[in-house]
Amino acid sequence: MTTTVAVMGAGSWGTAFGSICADTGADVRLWARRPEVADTINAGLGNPEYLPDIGLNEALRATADPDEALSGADIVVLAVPSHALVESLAAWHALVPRDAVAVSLVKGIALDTGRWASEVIRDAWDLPDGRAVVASGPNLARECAQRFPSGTVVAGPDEAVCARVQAICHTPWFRVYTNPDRTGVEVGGAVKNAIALAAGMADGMGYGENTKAMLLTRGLAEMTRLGLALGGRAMTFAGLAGMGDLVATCTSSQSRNRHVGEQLGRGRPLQVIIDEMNMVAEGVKSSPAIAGIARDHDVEMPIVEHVVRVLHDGLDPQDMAVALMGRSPKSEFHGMEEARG
Ligand SMILES: NC(=O)C1=CN([C@@H]2O[C@H](COP(=O)(O)OP(=O)(O)OC[C@H]3O[C@@H](n4cnc5c(N)ncnc54)[C@H](OP(=O)(O)O)[C@@H]3O)[C@@H](O)[C@H]2O)C=CC1
Ligand SMILES: O=C(CO)COP(=O)(O)O
Repeated sequence: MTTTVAVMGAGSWGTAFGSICADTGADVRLWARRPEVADTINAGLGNPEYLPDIGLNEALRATADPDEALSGADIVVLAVPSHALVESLAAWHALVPRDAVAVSLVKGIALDTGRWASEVIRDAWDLPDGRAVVASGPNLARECAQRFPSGTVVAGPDEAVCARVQAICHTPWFRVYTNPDRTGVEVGGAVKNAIALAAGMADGMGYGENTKAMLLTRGLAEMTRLGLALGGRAMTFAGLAGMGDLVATCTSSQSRNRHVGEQLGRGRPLQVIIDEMNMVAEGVKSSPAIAGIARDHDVEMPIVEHVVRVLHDGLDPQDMAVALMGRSPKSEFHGMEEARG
């Protein structure tokens, strides 16, 4: 039987993910906030604003009517930025079929609540815990839409539900793995954005590959410490949603978070950089929330803390580098054994 999938959000990743699901033969309805975006997709012209010059699966249907998108959906995919999640969930609650599975593509924290997206979705829609899953990995939307070989992780506590979601997005060019560690996967997706901001700053200041490698690896240590403290599994951070996404995001010229960091590293003001962009860089808003959660759990995240100070307290990226390098010497896996409890 054909699975009906509603993808709520027609930005770069929602559109690319919807096209991937259509590649598996699923019946996909993509919800776009603006009717003209839906019309352009339905006319076979793709989504030029977010994925210029990319052809989408022609079976992908778009609509600006949330009722039309959600009606009869077996699986509902949330692909709006984290700052819009709470209000969107509330607006769509009455339209969501009772037995639907929800999949979060959101790599951030619902800012209104300071909670992870899967928890917010589960509670807003009164779902059993196992029916709120997340999909996350090194998935630069443009490359996935181009059908370049990529991999992702579908994570949730109910293996059968994860397998259902895997079935609607696993293709010969998009490999989907399952993982029971939803917390770890969600921590990975959010923290890598903050680290990508730092990696971009290093690029913008003209530092080299050693600096990038150190930031990425010490960023992984911060992600792992926080994830373990919140109940995640160590292996998750060595996987696609941890190390994999850190590598993709910290090194790619396509990453919005790395781009913002690079511009900050060149001395440009944050608001000017953001005003020039038509897409979301989740780390700008979620970094303070991540730092807050870390403090609440006594987890040290010096890179994330300094990123927050650059973004929101006017710290100069050059001074961030001096401050991070000037910290007292440590053992490499400091804080990880303790975090595991
Ligand atoms: N892009 C990527 O490569 C990847 C992104 N992600 C994650 O996916 C999530 C979605 O990001 P992405 O697709 O990249 O975002 P984009 O910035 O590309 O697009 C944002 C989308 O959300 C819509 N939107 C913006 N504000 C609101 C609002 N208040 N209410 C409803 N809809 C709104 C936009 O509509 P409009 O066009 O009308 O403004 C647009 O369709 C993020 O959490 C991101 O981190 C995960 C993996 C890869
Ligand atoms: O999550 C992503 C790649 O996996 C996209 O990263 P950016 O949001 O920084 O573009």
